[in-house]
Amino acid sequence: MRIKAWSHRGGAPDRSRFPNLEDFVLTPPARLSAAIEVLADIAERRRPAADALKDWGLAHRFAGSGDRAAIASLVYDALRRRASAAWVMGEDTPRAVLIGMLRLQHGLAAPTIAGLFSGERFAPDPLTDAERRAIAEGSLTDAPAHVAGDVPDWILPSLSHLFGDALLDELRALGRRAPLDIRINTLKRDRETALAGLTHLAPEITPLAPNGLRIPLGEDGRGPALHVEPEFLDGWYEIQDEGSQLAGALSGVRPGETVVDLCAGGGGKTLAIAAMMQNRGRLIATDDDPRRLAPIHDRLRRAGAEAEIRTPRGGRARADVLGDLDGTVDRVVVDAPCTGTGTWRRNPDAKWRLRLGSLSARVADQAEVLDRALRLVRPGGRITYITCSLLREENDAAINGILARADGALTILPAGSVIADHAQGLADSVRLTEHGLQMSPALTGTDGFYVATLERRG
Ligand SMILES: C[S@@+](CC[C@H](N)C(=O)[O-])C[C@H]1O[C@@H](n2cnc3c(N)ncnc32)[C@H](O)[C@@H]1O
Repeated sequence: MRIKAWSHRGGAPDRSRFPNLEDFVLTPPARLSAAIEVLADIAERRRPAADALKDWGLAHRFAGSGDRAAIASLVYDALRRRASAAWVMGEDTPRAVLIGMLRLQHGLAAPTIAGLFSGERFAPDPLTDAERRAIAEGSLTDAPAHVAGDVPDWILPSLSHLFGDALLDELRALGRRAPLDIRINTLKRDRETALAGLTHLAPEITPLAPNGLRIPLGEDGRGPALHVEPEFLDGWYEIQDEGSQLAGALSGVRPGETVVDLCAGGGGKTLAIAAMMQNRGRLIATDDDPRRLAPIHDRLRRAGAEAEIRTPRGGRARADVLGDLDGTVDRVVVDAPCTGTGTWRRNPDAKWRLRLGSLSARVADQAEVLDRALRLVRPGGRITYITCSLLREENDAAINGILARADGALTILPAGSVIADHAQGLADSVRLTEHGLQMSPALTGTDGFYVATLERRG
């Protein structure tokens, strides 16, 4: 069903005559119809949720930002609970998944859902008898773990290996909405000053990261538009998950060092590292993909942060932009390309698009970047290997690979001592693995970052 009209007296308004557009918000049932339409588009065309939502917005320009945010929240919540909602409803159509999600994730009872699915005007069709029965009686008691935990079945063995008895609690936490965290840029403000200057956002101090603040979200799970806030534009802070902040802190970089950020992307870690270095020393940032590096220049400028950006040029035949640094670098930060399984709270559609083939491709990329880091690091220098993945294949197994290939040139620094030196807040809550540490939504309340530290023998 396409939404063509308004909750306000029928036809579409002439916006210039109605400055108060709040009068024209879609009704909750109309938003549900829109969410079903977007979910169908995602399923039929196998496309990312963000693209489908954007297209819906373009095709329904009358919808205001509040409508679009609410529809996006419904869509993302439905994707978070896709498998369990379908199980409870006994079918996996977009409509069934949305209804099941309203019951499981939003805790709505059958009469409330029936009131929304009234079939009137722009509301979805009324509930069938089978749907009413499923809402009232459907249960996850007999559901297999991958269904109850809303993850693809093939990934379960790797997650079970990591989480053991805590598997279901962890998967449930991975299915909830993520908080909105910012990292205060200590090149401009300390956390206390920033806290006092940002009271209009009602921030709270993050439990673990030393420079983090958490901004409360609205009912629909959306936060304020921080990127237009004057303090943001003035470089006081960056939006960064607490886990990502902690991963940066665990690199333990110090002012005066020579540091390479090998997979800098848009620069999230680069900015954090520049602040840790207090702009003293040499920070070189690069990425295999020049397009990903593009935003870094503006971000550095806004933050008052200094880094040398080396952009690869010349397509496949391009030269190594770091050749002059081989064997000289104090710290190499490898924020490796990965499946992103640790960020499924934020990107719930990514979990249903992940294939075994893309895991294999990321594992190959990880070996490549670790090999490059090994050539860069000086004797006595360190490599900090970071992923936002929960999969052993991309974490401890990648470290086993580089240890073997380095043939005795690298040793592992025990994660416990790295935590004690650089992120004491993590000591009581984080999971230690064979070679590193693993954060997770249930245990540390963060995205699922993995960090391991390697040292080159002198
Ligand atoms: C996890 S993202 C980096 C995120 C970024 N550090 C941040 O904090 O915003 C991983 C990056 O690795 C890059 N990458 C993939 N293969 C690479 C390679 N062989 N060498 C360098 N970078 C690579 C990708 O382009 C991607 O930008």
